[in-house]
Amino acid sequence: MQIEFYKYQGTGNDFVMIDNRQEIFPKEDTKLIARLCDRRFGIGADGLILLENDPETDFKMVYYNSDGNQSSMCGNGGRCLVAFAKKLNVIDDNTTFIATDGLHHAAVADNGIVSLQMIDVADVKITPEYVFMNTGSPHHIQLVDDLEHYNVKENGASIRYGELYGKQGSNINFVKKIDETTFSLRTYERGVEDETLACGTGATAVAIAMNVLGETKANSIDLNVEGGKLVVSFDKKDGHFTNVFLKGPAEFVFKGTIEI
Ligand SMILES: N[C@@H](CCC[C@H](N)C(=O)O)C(=O)O
Repeated sequence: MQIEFYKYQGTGNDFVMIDNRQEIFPKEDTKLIARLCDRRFGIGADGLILLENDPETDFKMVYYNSDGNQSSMCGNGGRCLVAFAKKLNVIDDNTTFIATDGLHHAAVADNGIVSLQMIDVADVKITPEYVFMNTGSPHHIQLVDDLEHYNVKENGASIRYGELYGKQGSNINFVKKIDETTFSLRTYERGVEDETLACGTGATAVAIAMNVLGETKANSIDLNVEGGKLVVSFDKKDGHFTNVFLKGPAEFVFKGTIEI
């Protein structure tokens, strides 16, 4: 069978998008999803996302990591899916959709920048070495010296598979402060099992962590990721983070058909 796919990327975090409103895609076929995401034997991507019908919202997001397993929320994938929904004329410029972590509101600006509301965050674990929180996906955040030369893959894998996070694992973010409102980060992604060029839930977690640690007082934070720039903004009251928005580019790359 041939299926049509669309390739998108948001700050270099790239995704295979499939319109599954007719329920044609074999969603339980983990090996197939891993093959479609494979950069040598398939299309190549950090993840695969199905756009499906939802009775109460504009559409449903079903996200798989490049290892073929369905996973928790993907912030950049969510932003790219909004751009894809607009391309398919499923939505106009504003939308509400459902994902694994609940409802998301999003807006597409005239310049193609997609702003996505993320879940509220109240539980933040702070230790002298690291911060941990769930922003739709689990994130470990730690400040490091010399981020440019840091071995993200080796150190990320050792924390992800170490005793802290057990079988479930976590995404691992390494951070450097640039100035009062700007931070650089590099992320080891669970399910990709490598560094990716960007991670949206990771950027969100880093912005909140830097505020909680007192590294910034700002509530709109610029994040330099390997594949570009993201902005995270929020409201904070009594340690609760609400109106959390992840903003950045979400771009169509190419479309094609593939035999599955
Ligand atoms: N790239 C994503 C995160 C995707 C989920 C993650 N790999 C996991 O399984 O926890 C993002 O942009 O948030």
